[in-house]
Amino acid sequence: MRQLWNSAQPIHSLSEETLVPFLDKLRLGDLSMDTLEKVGAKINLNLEQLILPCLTTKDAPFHSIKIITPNRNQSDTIEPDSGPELDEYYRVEEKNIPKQHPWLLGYHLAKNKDEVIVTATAADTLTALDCLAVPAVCLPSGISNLPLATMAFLESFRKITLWLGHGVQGADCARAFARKLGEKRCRLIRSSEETPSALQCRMKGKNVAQVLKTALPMTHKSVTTFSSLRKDVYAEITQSSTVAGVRWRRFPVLSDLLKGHRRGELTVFTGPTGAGKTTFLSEYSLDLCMQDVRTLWGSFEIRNVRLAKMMLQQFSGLMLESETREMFNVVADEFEKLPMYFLAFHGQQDVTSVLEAMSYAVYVHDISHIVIDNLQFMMGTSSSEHSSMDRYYRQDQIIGSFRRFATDNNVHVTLVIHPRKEAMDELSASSIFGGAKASQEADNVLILQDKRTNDPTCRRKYLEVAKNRYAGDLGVMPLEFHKESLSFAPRNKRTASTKVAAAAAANNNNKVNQFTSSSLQSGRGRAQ
Ligand SMILES: Nc1ncnc2c1ncn2[C@@H]1O[C@H](COP(=O)(O)OP(=O)(O)OP(=O)(O)O)[C@@H](O)[C@H]1O
Repeated sequence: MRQLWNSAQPIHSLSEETLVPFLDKLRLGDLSMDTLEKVGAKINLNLEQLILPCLTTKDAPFHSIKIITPNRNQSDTIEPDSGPELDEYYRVEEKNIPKQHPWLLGYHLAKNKDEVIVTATAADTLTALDCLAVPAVCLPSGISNLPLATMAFLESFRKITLWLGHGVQGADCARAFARKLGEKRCRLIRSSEETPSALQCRMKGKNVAQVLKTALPMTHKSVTTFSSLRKDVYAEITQSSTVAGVRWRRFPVLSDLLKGHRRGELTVFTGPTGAGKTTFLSEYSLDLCMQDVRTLWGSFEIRNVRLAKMMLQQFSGLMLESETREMFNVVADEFEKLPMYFLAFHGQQDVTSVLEAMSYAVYVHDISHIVIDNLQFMMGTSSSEHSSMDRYYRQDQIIGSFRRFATDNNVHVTLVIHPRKEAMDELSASSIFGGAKASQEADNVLILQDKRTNDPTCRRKYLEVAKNRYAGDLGVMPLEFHKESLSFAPRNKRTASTKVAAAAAANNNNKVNQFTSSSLQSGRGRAQ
């Protein structure tokens, strides 16, 4: 970082003729020199980098920088907010050095002020600083998460305007961040076509100060009106693919049926004992996590070490027992970068402690998907004095609390519930243990079917979508189990991370041949 910084040139040392065409390439041609000087920017013309230090005070040493460059790697472009006409803008890349840090770009200008605008990109912060009297800062990890250490910097502001852009996803994150920061002091500029991010507003010729005035207080969570729903309704209509959520890469049939994995929903998952529920859910959640869906796993039945080992195998597609230590390290280094967290519970647990740990993880790690395997571990030990009615009532209460948790925290909860003992060979939504509450409360009901075939040594497994509140489509996804990689995905979708494959290649490990060319093309979607 220091080397990059020292080899860059200060803004004042460059002529306007040099500077303006360079800034134009970054879509920042309108920026004033004054703003660039204020943030302490430097430029490396050879590397085409605009370098921005994350300062806490004007003259203090800094520990991180943000770099804006023209993006030569199209797959890393930020997803457009709206309108193909702005595609050009996204051929710009922003990165952090170091990659993870808590510092806010622009903080030294906002410190001691009453009010601040929070943006998700450095370009938006620069634009806001250029156009507005209110100071602006840029989050270290964009909309991905809001680290606790960053929240400490935002503690002193009485009024915080969250202007994160990034469409529906950005609005969801802004609501989650506002809950953490205290809704009372937060206002939201809801990303839409009329009010995208600060930079896009400027590029569209909008008056950025006027857009700031459209910021609305975060409404009370129990009271709403159509006017506050209006933009969300419009987004549902116009941005259906974003609203539909994250699609599974390994399970295209599931994606086609459910349309995607959305925040705020409850999925109830069932299947016969030993059918492979945990194995399937491990891969189902891993697939999403590899696309940056921040995941918390509550495995009460199998130990976290075993679960993580299974995930590692599914992640790499390799049977790690027969691999070298070096290969384990390559895979583990990549796996460690995933936003995957585990609840350290095992065996019977009190539901209140589980919900408390879930709240903590949502707050601290910005979790958006929680897998609970399985609900029976919160029911207490079964004893003869508990009638089945008591147990049904208890289960309904627990399901109700997970349902509320998913809605209130805008988190997707996938909850495993065992079927009734007397359930037949083919299960249905009514075979789920307990009353009808589970299937009523769930947005999705997924059943791992394990059917006998004429050949007694062979069983046919498939995943049945028995309820689908969002899209309504019901159907089945055949499952093809691959023992080495513990994968249920179709052969051509059993993918390894691009980085694992590349690192393995660099290690000159002969197992690299196991990674097919298709797996090389399908690593993680968005960079962390
Ligand atoms: N389709 C399959 N074919 C053969 N073995 C499988 C298949 N799916 C999973 N397994 C293996 O069966 C064992 C049990 O799988 P898993 O723990 O995922 O089942 P489960 O349904 O979660 O079990 P439980 O009902 O006890 O919670 C594991 O060793 C797993 O590797």
